[in-house]
Amino acid sequence: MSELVVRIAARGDGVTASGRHVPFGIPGDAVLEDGALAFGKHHQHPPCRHFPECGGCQLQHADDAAYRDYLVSRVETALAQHALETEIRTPHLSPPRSRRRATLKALKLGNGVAIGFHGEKSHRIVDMRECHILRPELFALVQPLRALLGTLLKPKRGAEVQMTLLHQGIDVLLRHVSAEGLAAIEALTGFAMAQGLARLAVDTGDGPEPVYEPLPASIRLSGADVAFPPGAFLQATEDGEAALVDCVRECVGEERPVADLFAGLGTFALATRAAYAAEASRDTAAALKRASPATLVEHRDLYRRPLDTTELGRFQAVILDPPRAGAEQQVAQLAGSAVGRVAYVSCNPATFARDARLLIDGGYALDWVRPVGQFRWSTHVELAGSFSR
Ligand SMILES: C[S@@+](CC[C@H](N)C(=O)[O-])C[C@H]1O[C@@H](n2cnc3c(N)ncnc32)[C@H](O)[C@@H]1O
Repeated sequence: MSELVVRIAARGDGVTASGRHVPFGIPGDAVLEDGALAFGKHHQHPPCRHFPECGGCQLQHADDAAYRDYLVSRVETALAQHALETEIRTPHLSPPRSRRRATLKALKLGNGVAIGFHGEKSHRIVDMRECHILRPELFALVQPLRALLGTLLKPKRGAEVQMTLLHQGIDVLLRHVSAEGLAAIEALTGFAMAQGLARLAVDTGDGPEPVYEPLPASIRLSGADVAFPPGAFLQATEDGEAALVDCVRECVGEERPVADLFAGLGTFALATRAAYAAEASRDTAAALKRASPATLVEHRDLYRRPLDTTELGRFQAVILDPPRAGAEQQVAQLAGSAVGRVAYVSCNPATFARDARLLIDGGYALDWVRPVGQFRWSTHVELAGSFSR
């Protein structure tokens, strides 16, 4: 008797109705008696030669319909753990080759430099010869980076390469690379000029130091030019950012004034003309302040010092976009506030569901959630949720 795969588990395995985990199983695939998989109509040929060794993608064998269903089920499962249900909208899916930021690992070996993502469940670097998720401009830098790091790294030494596509071009931040000595500086600036980079910065442990930046590096957010500090946060794809902004705008509606918490460079503050924004990174908060003089921007750690109910009382709507740990302390204050709308953007369905439970216990309704697949083919799920009272 064969068994059908009915869902994909959080970590990417297929799961049958009897609960059996099947590596690389996609709903519709059949597990035959000898354990082999008979592919169903949603099982696609993985486009990249590095799949499944590369840890950048776990689900290239799922077609778009199966991948969308997976994103929905991740959100449903997380909500169900807190006895919550809501309308889950059709997920937004970023197209292939749209990722505009990535952090790659590099290692100098006997025969050259390996650069790529870590392997799936391993620390081995998968030397990237093609990539179906990175923007072509970022991938085009991989081979020149091999040559540069070949001259800068000592044998068996590793480095990290953070690349972000900005308004002026690519911003590269190299970690664990020494910029000591004339030869190293010349190699770095020569590379940056030859590649037409927006900026090249090096971090040897004391924070990023730009070694090349012909014009101030910036990003355009909702039409505003915002200075981009080296290593700052940016939504992973441009279309993903637009989808999240649409969700936030819909949730907030005409309600004003708005507060944007965990504001970063102001992706949502600028889109909603927020009256107030809070952000823990000093450089990031300063950049937003310069770009949006009408917004009161506070450099503030919201884990240690969340806005209390009195402070929240000044706003009709609040936007939250915390790191993976969620925003439990801030949400506990919101639950006791009179704020009418809460737009919650999350990169972790589990902490989102935990925080949603607190808001609902405080009298909010969770009106809808939209998953956003910015990290196409990965098990990483982003979402926007709309709460009202
Ligand atoms: C997921 S990013 C979102 C940024 C922004 N909303 C955007 O979409 O570009 C989370 C932001 O929260 C900031 N952050 C992290 N911990 C924080 C804390 N304890 N208090 C305030 N902000 C924090 C980070 O620096 C980062 O800018």
